[in-house]
Order: sequence, then structure tokens, then C-alpha cells
Amino acid sequence: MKIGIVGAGMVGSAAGYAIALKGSASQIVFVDYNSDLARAQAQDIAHAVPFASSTVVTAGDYDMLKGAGIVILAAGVGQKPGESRLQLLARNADVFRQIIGKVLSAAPDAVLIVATNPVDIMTQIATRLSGLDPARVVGSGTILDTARFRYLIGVHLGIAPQSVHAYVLGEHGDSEVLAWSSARAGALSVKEFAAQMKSPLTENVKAKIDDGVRNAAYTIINGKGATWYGIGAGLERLVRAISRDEQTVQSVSIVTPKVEGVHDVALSIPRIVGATGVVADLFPELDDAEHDALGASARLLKSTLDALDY
Ligand SMILES: NC(=O)C1=CN([C@@H]2O[C@H](COP(=O)(O)OP(=O)(O)OC[C@H]3O[C@@H](n4cnc5c(N)ncnc54)[C@H](O)[C@@H]3O)[C@@H](O)[C@H]2O)C=CC1
Ligand SMILES: CC(=O)C(=O)O
Repeated sequence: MKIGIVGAGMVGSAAGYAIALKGSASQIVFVDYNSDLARAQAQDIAHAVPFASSTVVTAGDYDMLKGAGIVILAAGVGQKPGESRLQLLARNADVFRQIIGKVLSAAPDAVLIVATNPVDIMTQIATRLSGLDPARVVGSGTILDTARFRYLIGVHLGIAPQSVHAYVLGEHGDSEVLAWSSARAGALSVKEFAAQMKSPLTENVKAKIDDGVRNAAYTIINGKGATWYGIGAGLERLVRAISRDEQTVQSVSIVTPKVEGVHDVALSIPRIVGATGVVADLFPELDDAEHDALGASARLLKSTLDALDY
């Protein structure tokens, strides 16, 4: 499948690199208003291809997206140290106003994957601007936070993160909800697994893991200016799920009719992802505090969107 990537900065290029190394696309086309950057990223990644796959990597204008089955939207500004994702909204909404029409003119049948922050609200804006079925406009949402959560639980339990089944819900941002009550390791609840492994999940351990997930972006941005490898791998995972019609469960963001009493809000819950985008939503079992936190996250996202005049 041909994949378009609009925004050839750190996130777009990390996604392209991961896709090329895995060979999950036949072709990648980078588009960026900095055309020199797009060309340079394509060339650099193309030089990795002989070690890994047969993906053809190029760069060009929007018309080069013709025939793309998926277009990743990673254009826009990222956070400066101390800035929240929500503070990027007005600037990145302007970027989407400029690019969505051009993407759809060239690739009207593509599934859109949104990475630009604040990703939930940008997903809602992309859905509105494109007029597409919401299931075809998939925000990467908490796919990265879920990976961070599984990684840290895996470290605590001494097991591979692939054996941890746990999800982060709601906003990809400060109000996100770590769904501890439904988290499992192998066939056990994480609490029972931890007890049997003699590494109990105390409130202190859970608080440290929460901080490691919720504040990961701030910590990494303080150290290196931006984050890109984690999300690059997450975007590749979504490309694979869609291009191979995998029907895999991922925590992604789409405009959802009703979440905790909030109507038409984009946020993450686990969803089945296949060729057409999101195929079905899965509402996990939550305890009362998690229900309340998910409701608060949904209300925050909805009110932030409503305050934006676009
Ligand atoms: N969803 C997630 O989990 C994550 C999202 N992000 C977000 O991804 C976005 C991109 O981050 P980076 O790649 O680090 O930024 P970057 O600054 O390295 O790259 C952004 C690119 O977008 C391009 N661009 C800006 N306006 C454009 C327009 N109107 N048309 C075409 N291209 C345009 C720029 O030329 C630049 O190359 C940010 O909003 C960031 O917050 C970053 C990490 C994780
Ligand atoms: C920047 C960002 O959204 C992240 O790394 O989670």
C-alpha cells in the first residue's frame, strides 16, 4: 500500500523510518511545506531500505499522494518545554485548515491517521474539515501512552510489555486515565500477578508508574526537545493494522457518539482497527474513580474544542 506522510519533521520521519524498516508499505511519499526537508528525509530513509525492505521512499507535492491508502498527518508545531499539548491548538488548527482539503483532493479514499497535537481535538477538526466518516479519521490518541503504561508495568513485574494488557483512556494529555482496574498480565489481574511475583503494586508504585506515563512527554521534551521514536513506532503499528486489515485492538481516538454522557467527542478507548479504520469501539470495565476521570477528560476535550472558533 502507498502511504502519504504530511509533515516530514521528527514525528513524520520517525514514522516513515519505522514503516520502511518493517516493510509495512510498498511506497512512502513525504509532503511538507519545507520541500527541501521532505526530500532530505526521503533520501535518508531510502538509504536505510537496502538493509531492510523494498519500500520505495519519495517526496513531493500533494498530487503525489494520489492512490495513497493511508495518509499520516504529522504537520504542525510541537510543545516547547513546559508547554501543554492543548496550548498548540490554535496554531495546529490553522495548519489543518491548510492541508486537509489538499490531502483529500489527491487521496479521496485514504484512511487518515492524525498524529499532530493536541491529537484528540485535531482528530475532531480533521473529521469536521474532511466530512469523512469518523471511523476513517483515526487519531493516534493514547497508543503511545498505552505503550508507556505497558512498558512500565512490564519493568515492575519483570515481564515483556507484550504480556501486559492495559490501556490508557481519554485524552492523549494531562487528563488521561490509566485503567488499572482492567489491567492484566498474562491471564491474571496485574494486582494478582504482582502479588504472586512478590512485587506488590503498592499505591506508591502505582503513583510512580502514573507519573512516568502522564509526564513522559514533558520529561523527554526537557531532555531532547521533542519525542519521536515511540510515536513513530505507534504510527507504523497503525499503518500495519489498517493496510493488513488486522482487526487488532488499539487505543486510538475517533469522534465517538457518547462517552460518559459527553456527546461527539474524540478521545481514546480500545477499538478494533482494520482496513476501513476503526471497526468497533470497546468500552472497558472501569471502577467508579476511572469512570469519573474519563468523564472529566471527555468534558475537558469537548469544552476546549467548543472554545475554538474554527
Ligand atoms: N500523537 C502523539 O503521540 C505525538 C504527537 N506529536 C505531535 O506531532 C506534531 C509534529 O511534531 P514534530 O514532528 O516533532 O514537529 P517538527 O517541527 O519536527 O515537524 C513538523 C513539520 O510540519 C511541517 N509543517 C508545518 N506546517 C505545515 C503546513 N501548513 N503544511 C505542511 N507542512 C507543515 C513543518 O515544516 C515541519 O517539518 C506536533 O504537533 C507534536 O506535538 C509529537 C509526539 C507524539
Ligand atoms: C509529545 C507527545 O505528545 C508525547 O510524546 O506524548
